[in-house]
Amino acid sequence: MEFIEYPDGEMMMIQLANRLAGELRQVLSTHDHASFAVPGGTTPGPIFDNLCSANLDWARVHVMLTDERWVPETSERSNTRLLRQRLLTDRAAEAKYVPLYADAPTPEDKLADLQEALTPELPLSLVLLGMGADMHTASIFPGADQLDLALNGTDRLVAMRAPGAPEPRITLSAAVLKQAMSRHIVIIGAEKRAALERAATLTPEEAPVAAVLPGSIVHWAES
Ligand SMILES: O=C(O)[C@H](O)[C@@H](O)[C@H](O)[C@H](O)COP(=O)(O)O
Repeated sequence: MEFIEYPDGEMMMIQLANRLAGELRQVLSTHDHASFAVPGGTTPGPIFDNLCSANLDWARVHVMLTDERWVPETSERSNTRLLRQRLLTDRAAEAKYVPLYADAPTPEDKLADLQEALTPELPLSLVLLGMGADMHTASIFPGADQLDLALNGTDRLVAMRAPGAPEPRITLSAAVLKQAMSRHIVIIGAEKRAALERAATLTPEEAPVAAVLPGSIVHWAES
């Protein structure tokens, strides 16, 4: 794992967006398309604000989430909503979006269809992940009902329910995240830095982010 510390969050968001754009350009120079997975939650918005205007061939970029909350796009909690507002806009409006949500009561109803649509995108070219203070990443939460499947199974997508998550989730599995050609993790604040350092000493069952730390580049700023 590589750890990069930035003087402040704003600089981190700009530099990380530039780095992601550079990696996408590089993938596009040798492949017909790039598959790019990004997190939802509160941290990545400013990265998306910087990245959406990057000058690259967005029509050949396939964007997806690392995980989605099982709520319709009209909900404030929808990660798709965040992406449409802040990433899939400006030049990046040209990108192809590969959803992890479909209108149905539970993720299990649509799991097979969503998994089929995801398959041609694998292995992912580039993944950006967030992390919670409880050491979850994507929606692979400690104590989740399908933790073992998400960490150790071969399924590409897993439906999850977890004590720390108010609604059902759907998440890329650790197998998919670990296969990605390039992987970045972005975190802000002293609490998350301490959690990450602790995760490095724990098992993935205790600290799911530990499953994807080897080979990842972690980007951190205090605030
Ligand atoms: O849907 C989500 O919540 C995310 O994809 C999730 O994995 C997120 O990256 C972490 O929970 C960190 O969230 P914050 O950035 O809001 O702290």
